Amino acid sequence: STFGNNLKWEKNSLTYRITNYTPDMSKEEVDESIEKALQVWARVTPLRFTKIYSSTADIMVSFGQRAHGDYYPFDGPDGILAHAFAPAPGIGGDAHFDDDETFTFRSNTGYVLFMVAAHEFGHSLGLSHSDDPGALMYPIYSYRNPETFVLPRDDVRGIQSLYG
Ligand SMILES: O=C1CC=C(NS(=O)(=O)c2ccc(-c3ccccc3)cc2)CC1=O
Ligand SMILES: [Ca+2]
Ligand SMILES: [Zn+2]
Ligand SMILES: [Zn+2]
Repeated sequence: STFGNNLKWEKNSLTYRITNYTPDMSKEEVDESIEKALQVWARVTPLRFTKIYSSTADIMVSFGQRAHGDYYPFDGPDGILAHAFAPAPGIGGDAHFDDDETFTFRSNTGYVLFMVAAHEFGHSLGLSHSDDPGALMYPIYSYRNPETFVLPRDDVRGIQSLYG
């Protein structure tokens, strides 16, 4: 499937760029949520992420509504929250967030951007969904405190099978 077909990046140094922002949170809160979500994966792999502010990054991060430039239009409030593309040139690795959702920084009302982004970046790195309900890559959103979040063992096993 588009959201995870065991492709992987053939390099450990990846770039990312946040191309636009949601009005739900401050710019700083979005920056921090995205950075921390990438660190979740960097901590257990040789992967390193560098933020760039112009031209094309490996992982382009954007917020959009309904039709937003690819063949996977979003669906308004609820339903699909975001999607990301498996490692590949061009749109590969990119993560899109449905701006008809309410994303939050820390509170558990609305979807915590850090959590959704950490899940989506799993796809950006080549992971598919897990059937372990405790896994980050489980297909159902669950709130976990970003301050104390530790990547579950199933996800560590998955990412290290690609980039160990
Ligand atoms: O592979 C897919 C296709 C379907 C998706 N559904 S979603 O946007 O509603 C979604 C569901 C759960 C999450 C999630 C799961 C675990 C932790 C955090 C978020 C993120 C997005 C999103 C997704 O990543
Ligand atoms: Ca939606
Ligand atoms: Zn998209
Ligand atoms: Zn997913």
